[in-house]
Amino acid sequence: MENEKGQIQSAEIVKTETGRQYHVNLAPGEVAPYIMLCGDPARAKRVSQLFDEVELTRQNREYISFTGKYKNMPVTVMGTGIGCGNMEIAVIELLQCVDNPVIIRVGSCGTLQEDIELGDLIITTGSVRLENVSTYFVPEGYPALAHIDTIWALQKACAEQNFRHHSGLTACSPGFYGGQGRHVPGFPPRKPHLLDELGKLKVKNFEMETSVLLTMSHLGGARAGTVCAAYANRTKNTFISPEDKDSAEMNCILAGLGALLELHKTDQIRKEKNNEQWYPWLT
Ligand SMILES: O=P(O)(O)O[C@H]1O[C@H](CO)[C@@H](O)[C@H]1O
Ligand SMILES: O=c1cc[nH]c(=O)[nH]1
Repeated sequence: MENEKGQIQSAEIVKTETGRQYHVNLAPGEVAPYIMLCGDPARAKRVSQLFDEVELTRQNREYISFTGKYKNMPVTVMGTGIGCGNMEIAVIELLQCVDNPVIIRVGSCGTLQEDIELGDLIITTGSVRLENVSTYFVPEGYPALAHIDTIWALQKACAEQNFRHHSGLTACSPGFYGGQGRHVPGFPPRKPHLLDELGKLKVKNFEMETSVLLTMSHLGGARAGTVCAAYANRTKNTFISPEDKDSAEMNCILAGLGALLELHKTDQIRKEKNNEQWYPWLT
């Protein structure tokens, strides 16, 4: 069906009357190939304040994005809001605007391991798909893996900046309360042993978007990874203080930006050498 401007309207890939993606309000040419995602829109703004320059700002609903340069790297940061439904929309619509980007999620989480301190960073190597959004694209048993480039780059960025960090499995939950086995009076979780069970299975943390980010990115040709700051320690029933939260968030942002810079450099070397199989960790 054509609208008054002669544009074809589709109910499959929905666009605004200005030709932008329906929810994220962005079009091809408006998204950089190095992307940072975070749940909290205020965090996206905080990231953009570290940029050398911001060329484009867009907002629609909870999706806010800033595109510009960070240390000469073209970068977009987007706040996605909370949850897997939001992440599904973010990844699909971003991938209508840019081909084969690197996407790093910079988030917060609750840790399931006693030895992980509040404020420590956790780099996801793979994600337990507790949610069901990804099941509409891939079958049960299909792995949600972080791209090896992002794991390596995040580990390097954390090590170089002396951030206490851990690498391992992340459980991606469909909720903050029941989905993470929280006991709130009046709302007993149906899976009260989830925390113990996943902890014994050596899962490091709970958050709410990563398995969708990783599966959808894998399908769509993006290299994706996640780093989260531990705001809660669920085994000790502790939660981070506001001051520590502020510095943990900044460390997480700097780890994510450092990793994106590292991958920007890696991609340039691969291009110069015309060799996609040049691995920085082998040099
Ligand atoms: O801090 P963000 O990136 O929002 O991440 C975590 O925090 C939110 C819950 O408080 C969820 O989105 C969870 O994944
Ligand atoms: O416990 C927590 C803390 C932050 N984000 C989560 O998803 N869970």
